[in-house]
Amino acid sequence: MHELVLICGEDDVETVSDALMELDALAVSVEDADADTDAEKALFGEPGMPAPKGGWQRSAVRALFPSEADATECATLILAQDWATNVHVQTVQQVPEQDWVRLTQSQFAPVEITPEFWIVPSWHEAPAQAKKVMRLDPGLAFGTGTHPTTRMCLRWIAKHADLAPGWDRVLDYGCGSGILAIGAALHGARAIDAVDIDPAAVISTEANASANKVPSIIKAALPDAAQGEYPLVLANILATPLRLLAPLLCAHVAAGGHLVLAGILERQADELKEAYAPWLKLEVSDSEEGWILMTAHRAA
Ligand SMILES: C[S@@+](CC[C@H](N)C(=O)[O-])C[C@H]1O[C@@H](n2cnc3c(N)ncnc32)[C@H](O)[C@@H]1O
Repeated sequence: MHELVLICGEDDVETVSDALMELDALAVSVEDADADTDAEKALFGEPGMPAPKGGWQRSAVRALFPSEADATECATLILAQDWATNVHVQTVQQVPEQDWVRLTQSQFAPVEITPEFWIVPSWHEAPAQAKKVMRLDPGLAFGTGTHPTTRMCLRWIAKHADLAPGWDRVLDYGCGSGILAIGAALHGARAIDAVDIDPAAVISTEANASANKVPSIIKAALPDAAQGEYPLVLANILATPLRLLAPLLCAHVAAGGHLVLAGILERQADELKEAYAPWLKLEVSDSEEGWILMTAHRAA
């Protein structure tokens, strides 16, 4: 295998990446060309949202080719394009054959939610102390347990498992991989509506519910399937959609029920409290890495 590394500005990254794929690169990836130098600039974005800035100042676009001749020919063709005046070749070098599957898998380790409750990829042994284990592999939909917002929701479910006898219906609004729905099912919820605007999330939730042997408890569907009142409503989305969804989500919380919201940054606490105030009193009940969990209880 040979790797061609091209350096370009953020405006050219997409064109360069597309051109490399057109020219039969086996794989293309983009990195910060200034990583670990004084010129490095951080990009911050909320989960599921694009980063505020399109890309790094200087990107290293890496493309894999079967041979050195293929990589060199591709570089020559790209540099000959009229749009490529600011594109430079950094290297064409041999790279060792890798076990790509093993490399990807090694990046996803078991995640501890509480000492007894773990999220474990299918290729890992569950830790000895884990009494409850959710099997979940990275897929197209958000939610592998590695993000603080997901972890806080799961921790809330685990800590409130004594309420599960009352969870005859649970709503997971914005279910992604179905991770919260499965978490609720593993802690004793008896029927869960897991809904998402993304059809890929619905498919992913169905597959993950089956892998965790709870397919009969979880009904995955588009948001219209959320009907009536639920003793537990979970929504890990983002502050802006959560603000807009306030009347809808509050209407789904049964008397005596709980609302659990995540995807909110610390500085967004007040605007969320205000948005929900006509219906429910939100409080901050957990925080991790700048993200907060906000919850409310409707009087019985
Ligand atoms: C941050 S992910 C959370 C996934 C999972 N529940 C978790 O906790 O890891 C947010 C999910 O909400 C979905 N979503 C965003 N806006 C939505 C809306 N207005 N209605 C329903 N789902 C929405 C997205 O498609 C995405 O799957």
